Amino acid sequence: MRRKSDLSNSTAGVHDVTPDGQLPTSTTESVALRSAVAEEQAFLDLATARRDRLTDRLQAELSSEALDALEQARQRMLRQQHDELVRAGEGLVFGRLDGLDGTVRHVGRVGLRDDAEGSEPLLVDWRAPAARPFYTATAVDPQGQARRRHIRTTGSTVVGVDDEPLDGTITAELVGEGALLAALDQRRTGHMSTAISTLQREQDDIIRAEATGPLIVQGGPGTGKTVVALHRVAYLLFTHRKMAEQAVLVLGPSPRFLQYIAQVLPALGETAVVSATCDTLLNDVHVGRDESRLLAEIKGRALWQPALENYVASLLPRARELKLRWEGEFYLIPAATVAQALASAVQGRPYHRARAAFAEQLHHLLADVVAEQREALINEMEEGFEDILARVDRSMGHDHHSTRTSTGSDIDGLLSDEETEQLRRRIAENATIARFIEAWWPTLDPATLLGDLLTDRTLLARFAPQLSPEEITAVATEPAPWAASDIPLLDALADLLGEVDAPQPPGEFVADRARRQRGWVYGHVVIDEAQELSEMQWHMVLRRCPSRSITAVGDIDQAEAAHRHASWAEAVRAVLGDRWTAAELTICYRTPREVMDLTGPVLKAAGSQNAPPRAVRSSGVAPWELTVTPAELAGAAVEAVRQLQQRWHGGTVGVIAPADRIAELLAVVSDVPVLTATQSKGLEWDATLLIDPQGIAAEPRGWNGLYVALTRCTQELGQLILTR
Ligand SMILES: Nc1ncnc2c1ncn2[C@@H]1O[C@H](COP(=O)(O)OP(=O)(O)OP(=O)(O)O)[C@@H](O)[C@H]1O
Repeated sequence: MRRKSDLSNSTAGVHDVTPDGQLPTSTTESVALRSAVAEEQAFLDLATARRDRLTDRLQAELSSEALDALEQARQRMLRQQHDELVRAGEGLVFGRLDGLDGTVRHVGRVGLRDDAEGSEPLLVDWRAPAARPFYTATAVDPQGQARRRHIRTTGSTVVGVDDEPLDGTITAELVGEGALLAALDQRRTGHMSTAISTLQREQDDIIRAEATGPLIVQGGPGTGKTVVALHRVAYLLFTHRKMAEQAVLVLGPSPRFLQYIAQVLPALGETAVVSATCDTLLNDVHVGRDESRLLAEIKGRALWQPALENYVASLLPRARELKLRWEGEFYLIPAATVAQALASAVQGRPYHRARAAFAEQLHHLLADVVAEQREALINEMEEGFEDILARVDRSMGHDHHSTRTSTGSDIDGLLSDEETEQLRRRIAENATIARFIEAWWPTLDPATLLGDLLTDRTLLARFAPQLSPEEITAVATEPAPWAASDIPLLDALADLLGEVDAPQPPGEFVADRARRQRGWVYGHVVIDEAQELSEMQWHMVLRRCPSRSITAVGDIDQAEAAHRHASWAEAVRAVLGDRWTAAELTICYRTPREVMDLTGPVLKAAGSQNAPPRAVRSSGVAPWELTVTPAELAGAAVEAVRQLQQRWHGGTVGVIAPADRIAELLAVVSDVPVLTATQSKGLEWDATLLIDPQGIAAEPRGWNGLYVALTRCTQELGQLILTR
């Protein structure tokens, strides 16, 4: 029998094969189990055969000669369906719901229909509404279900089933406890895996929540925030097909973290996703240096948004009389007319877009002025000519009006509409006019502009008057390459300036197109470790998702960034106001109780009023400490890593140390990651070796960092304490 969780008072049927792969024999339970496993094996075989047939059919369609004729969108859809079916091989079927009315529904990685058209689905997709009771039905609210069954498989073999009656005989806080604990106990591979078969009620509620506005999910370490965020993406893309056309942006804290989660969404069949960190969102800008916490905090403040808006507005040309040369003649556009055109061109448009709108108006204005002057000139010439004619006529005794026939624009000087349009077009294509506009309203680039602003104290004082003289000096004396806090400022400027008419090449996949275009508007944005975002980084997110369909997950108690806020309300007030919804995750799935017990005092020392989340399980391994001198540290670390690797063979080990010890440790420990507390955010290993915890606590926001570091292991925690 499997170990029970610390939260459970359930006696749900948990059935398993013995370690040698045999079913237990002789008890009544084993007979029932054998029959349940055999039944589910038969269903799995049926579903697998159906999946194989569908995969083959799609493969044939995709590789047939008819492929060329298939329009691109259909091709993409078929390919996606095909890939999703191929990936669904492992864990195809993982659940079953037996309704009070006798209906049986199997839940799986993808939806499958029977061959007969219009028949009930053979397998219900985990994201479909019909699968919901699998995650949320309880004895109190059974949602029409009599029993929930978790089916555990290895490859194409059913190895166990866990049954939960929903008739009130059992009250369990966890859903599918046996399967959940089995998943949590597994050795870690260094890559996050999907959790569709064991999602818990509070997680499912968030995954399926409305996506119409910002949703902020607070959860302590290991409560499944990342799990929820990624499964929510898969759910939303499945449920709102339109979202897939716009793609979803997933923002994580570090490239290492993105690597760690990289396999989850493809495994769930989702490709319309772009993942990035705030530092890598701009394709052509790279962070070139670390920066002080002081500067990171100053430049993360929301004040920069209006400061940059005013800065760019100050660069717009001022209205004045414009003197334009056209075909050897000078023409004047009066200042009042220019002012009017300028005002209508600017209204809410980015700088370069406003220029394009103004240029279009100017072409019209110039064409009109040229046409008017030409008309006036011809009229003048005509009047002079008529005087002469009249004199000649009089001397000859003729009435000149009766002898002249005047038709068409050539005679009265008026240009037809078509001629005026031709003239406008020639003006619009004229290089001299284009040069004139460029000189008066120059093309600007964000990097030069930001460089100019940040190094000029006068400009800083003018546009960011909230900064103190000391803060202005700190900003103005920063060295050259861009730091992380410059990225949101560059992004804000790029947005205020707008593109200079560069058409983007089409791409096959929506994610490729989205990745290439800075101004891409995403259908949804997911932010992990959102507590680390500065106000300016939040602005960066909103720019990419004006609909505010955003899910932000994080733990305010793990915040280490310089701009750390004490609450979510404080963290997002400047950007979201109070227009956001809160949700909470309360159970820790990762870290065993033995380790979580150590975190209370650390959290308190970090200044938090909160309690750590409740651990769902114990690992049975007591955390240990070893005190060493600085001279012994390297050797002790090597030995501790060796022992942990041996104990957790086939799993993973990670080392976390103060920033100033990393280089020394990397010189001796080479085959496991050696990271600072900040770098370890979001990651986990079977065993963690913490080096010099006091050293970590002494770093800026060090107690928060230590809280992060302590909670990275799934099984064992070892600490090397330094004598000082
Ligand atoms: N319902 C679940 N079923 C199986 N495993 C789960 C479930 N929920 C969480 N886990 C596992 O628990 C661990 C922690 O989850 P996750 O990384 O999402 O937590 P987190 O809240 O983002 O943690 P942190 O903030 O500390 O980085 C992971 O190994 C994850 O796979």
